[in-house]
Amino acid sequence: MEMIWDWKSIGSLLATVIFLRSAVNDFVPHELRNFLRSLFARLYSSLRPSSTVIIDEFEPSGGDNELFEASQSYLSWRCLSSAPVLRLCKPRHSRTILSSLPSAHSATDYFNGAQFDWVFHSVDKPSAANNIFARSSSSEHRYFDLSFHRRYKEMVHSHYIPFILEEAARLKDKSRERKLYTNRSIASPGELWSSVPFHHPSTFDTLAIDPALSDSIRSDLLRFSARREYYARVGRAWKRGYLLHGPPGTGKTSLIAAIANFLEFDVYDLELTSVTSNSNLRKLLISTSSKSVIVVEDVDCSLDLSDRKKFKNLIHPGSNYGGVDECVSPASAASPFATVNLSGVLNFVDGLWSSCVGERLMIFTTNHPERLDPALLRPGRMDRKIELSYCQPAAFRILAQNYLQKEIVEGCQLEMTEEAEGLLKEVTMTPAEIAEIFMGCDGDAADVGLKKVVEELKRRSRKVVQQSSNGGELLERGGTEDAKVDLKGLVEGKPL
Ligand SMILES: Nc1ncnc2c1ncn2[C@@H]1O[C@H](COP(=O)(O)OP(=O)(O)OP(=O)(O)O)[C@@H](O)[C@H]1O
Repeated sequence: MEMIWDWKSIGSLLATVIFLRSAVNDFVPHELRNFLRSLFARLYSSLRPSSTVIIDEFEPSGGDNELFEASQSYLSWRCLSSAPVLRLCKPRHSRTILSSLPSAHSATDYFNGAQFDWVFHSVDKPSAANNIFARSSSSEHRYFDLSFHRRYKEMVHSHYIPFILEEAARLKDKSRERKLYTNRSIASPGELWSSVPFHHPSTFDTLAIDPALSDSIRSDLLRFSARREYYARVGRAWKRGYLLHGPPGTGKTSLIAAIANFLEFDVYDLELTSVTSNSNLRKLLISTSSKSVIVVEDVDCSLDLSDRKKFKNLIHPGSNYGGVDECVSPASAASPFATVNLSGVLNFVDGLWSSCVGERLMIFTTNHPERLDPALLRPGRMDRKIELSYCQPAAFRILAQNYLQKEIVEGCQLEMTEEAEGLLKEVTMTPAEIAEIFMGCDGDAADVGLKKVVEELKRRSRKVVQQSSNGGELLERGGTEDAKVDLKGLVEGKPL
């Protein structure tokens, strides 16, 4: 019998459905209806071959959903190359181009032989007060649909999702772009730091310092960065202070860059004379991020952080190392408007840290350690005092190998290399001075570079002999008489 559908029969069918629906609502108990509903849902999902997981941008309480962020970076790396439509963006100052899915577009991923289909959605949020996403400031509700065959449900929860989280964390570590923050050229008064990407090529491999010192600094840094629980357990802020001291051109700045590259930390270059009050100093420090190195270069020249007792009656300011970058007097070098003082600096080194979560390394540099107040140098503030001195034979070998060719330095020119190393035991030359000579003689001219360094060392050696035969002091090592200023106590790890 042929069934004929006309408007009349459709109308009576609808009327029957409405009647049955209201009859069920009126006569079937609420519990039974719920039971039937879940029975139908289960039946429907067992007939459907695929399952879907929804990953929202925010968790119901309004906080960020880390899985959403992880999914974004995972997809960006893993399967967006297969997506038919892509959205690309390069954030300002970033080297990386970020790719993402436009709304309602999909990408496919394969994991352990299973296929996973990802669809990104971005829909306008309803403004209803009971909207669970209302706490987030965005006006969009963004989420991923992850669909897969239902037989992979277990795999998704126990393997695929953990894999996405792990990969995203790995990618984050890899792509973390270090920044150099400075308060030297603040663009607007509201801005505390201006930042640029940090690309300094110095590493522990390029640094010409005593290999034992290099190893000990590296292991100290690794130990420090792995001790989050330890610092929490003993109730100390997770920070460490280094004082780098030595003559100009011995690699203090290069060491800071090598440390930042080694730890993959951002660098905050703090110019104390641009800070107008102790409370501004505190604000600046509170606004630094974790995993950062906060640097105060030439601290003795920035402000009067001098040893209050020692300098009370000392007329001759002097220098331990001599050198060219003399600052007449620490106090007079400070800006007339600067009101940051020693107590502000000490408070910032001690006090602020408790309000910051995450590890921070604080590095002060100076050519005049004897000018600093012992309070600043005590362990707990400056945990390590590292002296970078004139080029020693072992450091010379590293420098020569880096700038010239290893085969030349340790091969046909070994004799000249050893001659230079022998001379460096008697006279001084900074790594910067030697590097400058090498810079002009790289490649084939390596032997010329070595020859020039040997000649310069011999010239200095003759000068020393001449001076001592004239009855003068041996001035070359240390540069000036002030080299005799007592530095005992400034050995590593001990306060002055
Ligand atoms: N130990 C070193 N290893 C490798 N290169 C070095 C070393 N010391 C100095 N140099 C070279 O000399 C240049 C100046 O060094 P750097 O700025 O690190 O010295 P500094 O001790 O910080 O000097 P200053 O006290 O004048 O700031 C660097 O660009 C680097 O090329």
